[in-house]
Order: sequence, then structure tokens, then C-alpha cells
Amino acid sequence: MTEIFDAIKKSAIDIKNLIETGDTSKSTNENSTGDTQLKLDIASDEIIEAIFKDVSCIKAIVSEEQEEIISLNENGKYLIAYDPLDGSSLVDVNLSVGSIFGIYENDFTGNNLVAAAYVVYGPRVELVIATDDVKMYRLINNEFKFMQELKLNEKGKLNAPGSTQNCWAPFHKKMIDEIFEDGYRLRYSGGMVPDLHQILLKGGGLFSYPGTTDRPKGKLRQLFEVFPFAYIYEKANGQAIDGFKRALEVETTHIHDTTPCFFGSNEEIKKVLKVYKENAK
Ligand SMILES: O=P(O)(O)OC[C@H]1O[C@](O)(COP(=O)(O)O)[C@@H](O)[C@@H]1O
Ligand SMILES: [Mg+2]
Ligand SMILES: [Mg+2]
Repeated sequence: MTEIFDAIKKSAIDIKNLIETGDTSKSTNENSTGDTQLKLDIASDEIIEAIFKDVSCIKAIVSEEQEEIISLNENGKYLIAYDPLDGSSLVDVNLSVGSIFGIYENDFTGNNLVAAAYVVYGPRVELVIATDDVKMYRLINNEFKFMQELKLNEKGKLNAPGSTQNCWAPFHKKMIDEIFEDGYRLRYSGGMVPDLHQILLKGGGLFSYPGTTDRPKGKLRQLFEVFPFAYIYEKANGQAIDGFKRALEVETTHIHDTTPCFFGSNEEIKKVLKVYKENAK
């Protein structure tokens, strides 16, 4: 697995340089979820694919920006699903963005994840890797240096409520209001990677991207966004659910499937489970 983490580190340095100098305009393509791809999305995807192609333990890869699974090495052990540049439209307004990786064995399903990682491209470039524990590294002089282990507290102070508010179920709105009434502070940039990174580093809170009237199955993709962060939050002593059960138990019928999702420390997730059990059909 070390070769995979080394490949992720290499791609992170190339993508950091691309973000600083690359063309942020739109391409003429749409990805499988119907988003217009930015030239940066495509170039980041090409960087990662080219680097992963040289890693012999990788059997196959699939990217948020590609239609199909790509086979790499017949004798490889691992499958990797990745979002090369999450939140790419935020580059234009100079907010933080990220890359997300889920490493699987056998099949692309939540319960087959064996490791996950993400990179945050912000004022600093940081890499978080979860295997049995969750470790954070920072890019200093072109090398990733270990900084700290990440663990969530039982209860946090931050609330990151995603999606279009006028499409929320009334009980979801009431739950979010109550969390604010409990003293939580709003922290939402619109980039899943920096928003979840902030909650992890500040000890806890809740990030939610629920099902809504316009998108009953949410927006965030299971393989490329939800499963890797679910794995990371669980290994950091937190939880990730779809409202009713562990996010990692959500069934995948298509590689680009989305799911409602909630990530947080134990107290906040307990509240979401209670509210959703009482209210949702
Ligand atoms: O603007 P919204 O609806 O709150 O969505 C924000 C979410 O969409 C994302 O940008 C994902 O979309 P992309 O992969 O297309 O960038 C997440 O990073 C973020 O949490
Ligand atoms: Mg994304
Ligand atoms: Mg993306």
C-alpha cells in the first residue's frame, strides 16, 4: 500500500502546481453526473491516472471524471476510486479544494474499503491517510512531513449544513436550527474536503448533505466522496451515516451513485439518527 500513498503524494504536488498555474475555464464536456467539467478537473484526472498506471499493486481505477472502470494490472490487489479535484469551481474564487481517494479490495463497495486518503489544497497542502488510524501530513519543501494523528471528540462545536435550503424537509430544517440553538457555529465553504478537514482538526461537529426535494439521493457520490470520508471519520472515532445506517453499508448499484450523508462526532450523529428515525418515511 506504501506505493499507493507515494503515488498520491506525487500527484498532489503536480495538482498543487496545476491549481496555481492552470486554466480554470470550462471544457465542453460533461461528466457522468452531468456537471460541466473544468479543464482543471480533466487535467487533474490525467495526472492521477498517469501516476497510478506505474503502480503494479493497482488492479483498476475509477474516477469521478470518467464513465467506466479502467483496468491497470491484472495481478494488482487494489482498486482505487477517486475524485481528482473536488470543489473545482472554488479555485476561481481562491477557496480551498481537494482530491479524495478510496482504496478497495475485491469490489467497489463500502464494506470493501481498506484505506482512504484526501489532499487539501489551501494556504498549505495537507494529506490525510486513514488505515487503522488517521494521520495528517503537510507538504513542506516538496515533502510530506507527519504532523499529527487526528481524533474526533465525542461532541464538537461546528455545523456545516450543505445543499439547497429551500429544498430541505421541514424536520431537517428544524434539526439544523436546533443544532445552532445549541451554540454550534456555521462553518461551510462549499468544498467538502476543507469543510470535513476543518471539523476533523477542530475536534468535531456535523457536516450534512441530505436528500432534498430536488435531489432525493443527495449530491455527493458514494465511491468518490462519501465512502472515503466515511472510512476516515470512523477511524477517527467519529461516524458517517445516510440518516439511518452507516454510510459504508449503503448499497452501490452504479459507480456514480450518490447518497444523502452526515459525518460527525458521536453526539451529533446520535441526534441525526434520532431525528431521522422519528420523522422520515
Ligand atoms: O453547493 P452545494 O450544493 O452545497 O454543494 C457543495 C458540495 O459539492 C461539492 O463541491 C462536490 O461537487 P464537485 O465534485 O462537482 O466539485 C462538494 O465539495 C461540496 O460539499
Ligand atoms: Mg467531487
Ligand atoms: Mg470533482
